[in-house]
Amino acid sequence: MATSVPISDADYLRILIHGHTAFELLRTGLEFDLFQKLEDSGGLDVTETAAALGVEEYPARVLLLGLASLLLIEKKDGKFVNAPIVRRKLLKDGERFLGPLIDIQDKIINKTLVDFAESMRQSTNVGLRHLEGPGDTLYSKLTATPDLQKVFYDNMGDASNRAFEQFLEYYDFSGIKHAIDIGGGDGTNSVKLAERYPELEMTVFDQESVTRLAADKIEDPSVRKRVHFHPGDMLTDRLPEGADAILYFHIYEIWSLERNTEMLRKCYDALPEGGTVLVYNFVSNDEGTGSLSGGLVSPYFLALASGEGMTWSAADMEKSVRDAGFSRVERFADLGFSHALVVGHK
Ligand SMILES: C[S@@+](CC[C@H](N)C(=O)[O-])C[C@H]1O[C@@H](n2cnc3c(N)ncnc32)[C@H](O)[C@@H]1O
Repeated sequence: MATSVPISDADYLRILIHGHTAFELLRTGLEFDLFQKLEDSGGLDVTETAAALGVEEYPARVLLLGLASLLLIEKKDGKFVNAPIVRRKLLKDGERFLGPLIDIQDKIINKTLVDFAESMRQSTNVGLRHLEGPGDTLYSKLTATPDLQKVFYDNMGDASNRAFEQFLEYYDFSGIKHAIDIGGGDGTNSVKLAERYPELEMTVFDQESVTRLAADKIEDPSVRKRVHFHPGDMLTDRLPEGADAILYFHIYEIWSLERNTEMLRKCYDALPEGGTVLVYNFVSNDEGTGSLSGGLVSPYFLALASGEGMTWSAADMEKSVRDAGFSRVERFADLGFSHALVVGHK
């Protein structure tokens, strides 16, 4: 259950200004497994913390002071213990462990966002210069660095998992025979759909090195038979034929509105009469004032991922689907996790 922390507007601003330090305090606490050690022991003082972390008392005291000032730990009967939010989100067996998100911020995003202002001036992803590899998007660069690619997909899988569970409960797929999952990533979503619908065929369309990653993961032989992989470039290659539905999940946020409309037109052309496109994405509100997570993730798309995307709104998604030619369009907004689903019927 969510709890709130008392914080003045001056302290809120202070955390933003010292954001880098606040992030490093939190990440270092995780690196030293401090939160788990506090939990397992029922609380530690400075001397015990130093021994548990294998460091001297002075640095242990710096870390404990910082984390306590950020209200992530608190002192009870002379010992430091975890605050409720740490138990929920910073312990591996907590309600929702945020380790993969902290990892991608640390290893991929933070060092590139120093180029946010320059990316604004040039209206492109200048931050990409910090990464090795081919191409002009984060996705193609990651193909050259498997360790970073894993960090990316660990977070992507984790983030889309919960949003996908919600989609599965919400949308009935039983009328669909074969769906293409454009930018289907490591295949997590396609596999789950194939498990839920035993007749359904799925085709994951993604970059070659990514589809390889996905193919390796399927264990169930019936699912393995029905989940196909089609390596290709969604921007330049033709879509595979023969499907009656196309999933466009967490792809809309990557590209510009114009490019999305163009790609959805390609989906329209690849579908038979009566076919369906499903655009499912994290969205901002139509006023452009939130959510907080939408506001915080959008600079990543400008400065790094593609140089042209952001957390667009459900209204933007609906307009693109209509402009692509779909005659009947349904919008399901206000879903959980700030997601919206727009369904276009040909
Ligand atoms: C944000 S992830 C979305 C993954 C998945 N659809 C989900 O909802 O979890 C974007 C995916 O698009 C793929 N992608 C990006 N650019 C691509 C391109 N030009 N051609 C094919 N796939 C691409 C990436 O490899 C990545 O797997």
